[in-house]
Amino acid sequence: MAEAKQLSGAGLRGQSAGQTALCTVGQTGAGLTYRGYDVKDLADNAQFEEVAYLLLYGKLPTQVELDGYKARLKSMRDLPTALKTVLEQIPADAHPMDVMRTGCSMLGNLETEMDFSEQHDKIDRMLAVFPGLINYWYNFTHHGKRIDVNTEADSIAEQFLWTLHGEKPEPLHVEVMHASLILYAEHEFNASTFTARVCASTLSDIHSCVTGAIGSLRGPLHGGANEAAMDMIENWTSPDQAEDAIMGMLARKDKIMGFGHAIYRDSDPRNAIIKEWSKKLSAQVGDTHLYAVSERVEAVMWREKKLFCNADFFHASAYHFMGIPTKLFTPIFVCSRVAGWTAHVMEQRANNRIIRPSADYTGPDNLDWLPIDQRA
Ligand SMILES: CC(=O)SCCNC(=O)CCNC(=O)[C@H](O)C(C)(C)COP(=O)(O)OP(=O)(O)OC[C@H]1O[C@@H](n2cnc3c(N)ncnc32)[C@H](O)[C@@H]1OP(=O)(O)O
Ligand SMILES: O=C([O-])CC(=O)C(=O)O
Repeated sequence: MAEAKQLSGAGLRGQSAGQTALCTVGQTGAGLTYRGYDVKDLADNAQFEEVAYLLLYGKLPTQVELDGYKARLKSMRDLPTALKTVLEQIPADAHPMDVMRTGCSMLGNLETEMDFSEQHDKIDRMLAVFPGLINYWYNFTHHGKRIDVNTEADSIAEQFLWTLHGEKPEPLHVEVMHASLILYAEHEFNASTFTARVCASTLSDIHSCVTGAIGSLRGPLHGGANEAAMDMIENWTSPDQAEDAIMGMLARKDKIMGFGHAIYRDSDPRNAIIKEWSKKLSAQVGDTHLYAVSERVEAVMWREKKLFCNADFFHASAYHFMGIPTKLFTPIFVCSRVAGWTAHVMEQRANNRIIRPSADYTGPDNLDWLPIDQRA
């Protein structure tokens, strides 16, 4: 059994910042569990809604509960007119994560959480509405189309692809999306979830917690890495070309996006799962080089640096093979992680103390006051 990574130093690494019953990350060096279930079992067998239910309601649903939950989410998909109006004002060259952030915040203005007893309703609404929200903006600004988000899609996975492409997606793609959403759903005290918990600890509302978390996820050191990985690998048309380029980047000490992890030591358990899906999709679309390029980058990074792919790296090619524009990669992460974020918000609220650490002061002391006309 692999050992857990030795953690210390800056970035609060290795320090416990609270308790959670939702998730373990890297306890045996590589494992990931949601409420005690191995993520591989969940990704291989479950639909995303089952996992969201597990995180948010504390147990796996029965068939009746799952059917009811999916029907409830389906009934909550519509976009308020005022939200559509706001989305239509956001320019086409805006970053879609900024659109998600504004969309979530606007929803909070229109459907404010007045009391914590409303938290489940507000959370389910965000889960239901986010795929249509981003794809409404995308289709309006990129194709001049006002899409109807009230599709016949059976799931959030299907809803994302349907509202993006304007037609019922093929079953393989829906299956991949379920797995992808499950893999991204929850990850203990990562930066965006911690952001949500800090916000929750002030007893703020749920939309503020999620809006802040979206901002944290946007960065390339966190969720934005899937887009950054795609921007990188699409430059290369052969594995040899990729290897040369990676060697050059490593020599220049560039960060290679989609590699490394703050907690895992030897591997990220999500990688093998999404990599397998990427391979299947590569064969399905008749890809000539992108999967091979990705595999070579993985091999070179391990050979040269003992750095492994995190969840983001093979998500890049997998999403690309499904015809998803690169700039929508990180918003898909939002559509999934909103389950984890909000489960953490509820957990924080249930046993709250305001999160307020201390700092080691490194500035000057005992300075004398200088009137403004004497300052240099
Ligand atoms: C879903 C997710 O959010 S997963 C993370 C997505 N982010 C990325 O893929 C961005 C690229 N990766 C990284 O920047 C980092 O690996 C992080 C942010 C994920 C983790 O950061 P840390 O915990 O500080 O990494 P760690 O302590 O393991 O780094 C050890 C060394 O490896 C280097 N390293 C880590 N990742 C990379 C990388 N992707 N490329 C090149 N070098 C790297 C670090 O610079 C560090 O070198 P140093 O000791 O000379 O400074
Ligand atoms: O845990 C982390 O630091 C980042 C990560 O992989 C995630 O949030 O999925």
